[in-house]
Amino acid sequence: MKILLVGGAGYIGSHMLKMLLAEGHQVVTFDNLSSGHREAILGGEFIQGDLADTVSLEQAFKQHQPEAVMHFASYIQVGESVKRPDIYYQNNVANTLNLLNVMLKHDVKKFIFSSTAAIFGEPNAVPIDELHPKQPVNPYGKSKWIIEQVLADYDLAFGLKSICLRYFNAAGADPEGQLGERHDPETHLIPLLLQVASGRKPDIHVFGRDYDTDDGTCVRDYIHVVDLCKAHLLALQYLEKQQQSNQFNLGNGKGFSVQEVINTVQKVTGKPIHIINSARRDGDPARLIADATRAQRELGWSPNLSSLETIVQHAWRWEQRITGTYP
Ligand SMILES: NC(=O)c1ccc[n+]([C@@H]2O[C@H](COP(=O)([O-])OP(=O)(O)OC[C@H]3O[C@@H](n4cnc5c(N)ncnc54)[C@H](O)[C@@H]3O)[C@@H](O)[C@H]2O)c1
Ligand SMILES: O=c1ccn([C@@H]2O[C@H](COP(=O)(O)OP(=O)(O)O[C@H]3O[C@H](CO)[C@H](O)[C@H](O)[C@H]3O)[C@@H](O)[C@H]2O)c(=O)[nH]1
Repeated sequence: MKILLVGGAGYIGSHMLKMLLAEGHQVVTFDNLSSGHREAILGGEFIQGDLADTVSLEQAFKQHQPEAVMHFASYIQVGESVKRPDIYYQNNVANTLNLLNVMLKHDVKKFIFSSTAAIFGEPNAVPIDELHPKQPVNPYGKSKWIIEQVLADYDLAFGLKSICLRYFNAAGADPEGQLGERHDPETHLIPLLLQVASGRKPDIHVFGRDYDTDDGTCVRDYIHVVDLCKAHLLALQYLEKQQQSNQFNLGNGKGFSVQEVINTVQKVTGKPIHIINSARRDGDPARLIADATRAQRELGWSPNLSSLETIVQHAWRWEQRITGTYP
């Protein structure tokens, strides 16, 4: 298939590109490199363009005539979204509308959207299935939930078929060591811990030890980036065969506390991690765990790299590569 991969220079998008190329798809990456990296684009064609620029988007559709679009481009930091809702709604909502409207103009009606567990807000109970109420508590989560609702309306009105994939905590790196997470600033727990292990950072702040969990630290469902990308391939097949829209929660269904992640990082790297106990971070739910039964049943998806140790090993190899310390 010919696929337009929007945000393909970023962390998850670049792993997706590698997998799509390996599966024999033709891929055009569209990315403004605001947080992505040119060298993470391992093949296919590349257009450096911004979703705000409809002329450049139009040109991409005219020239390449994609059959489907995968949309990874957005701003992703929860805390920043609270301080700058303007730029979050602009990039995650308005710019996504640009993309959808250009798709309609070119009669492209298959869309895969990177959504998030943040649409559920503070969960009523875990594990969280697709029917759990959507009550996002920050502009980041709200921006994604707005687009999910737009997509439902675009299906009804225009027959645009979409799959919303709600990732829990994306983690890990390319098992072959070519790609990994490289956000600037980095805010995610596992890469930050590995920066401490490699000596790039002196310590890690643990945000809260007074949560109602076994050891008092927050529990998250860490899902390997390669397993997430596999779900996208299955979602493409689903759109082709079923020709209907759907939404899937993607996680391992198993939660690890911040302290358990720290212990695993110490075990995998053999390095001590200096901890500073800090106050809770605003808007962090105590527990986020996915119920991915629907993805298993309807997409035939099951994660293969679900062990936290494997996730940390792959991310550690990447940290060693970028710091030039990989043996
Ligand atoms: N990383 C996670 O744990 C996680 C969890 C849930 C959902 N998601 C979603 O997955 C998607 C990918 O996340 P990521 O961690 O790879 O982020 P990322 O920042 O690494 O990648 C986003 C990419 O989009 C590009 N981009 C942003 N705005 C753009 C614009 N206006 N025009 C063109 N390109 C633009 C950036 O340059 C970057 O390459 C995001 O939509 C995010 O909300 C991520
Ligand atoms: O320096 C740090 C960084 C994180 N944490 C803790 O580690 C856990 C994981 O935090 P991350 O920042 O790695 O991930 P989040 O759970 O906050 O958020 C991620 O998953 C969400 C969905 O669950 C959203 O999609 C969001 O974009 C994505 O970054 C949280 O309890 C957080 O408080 C720390 O203690 N110290």
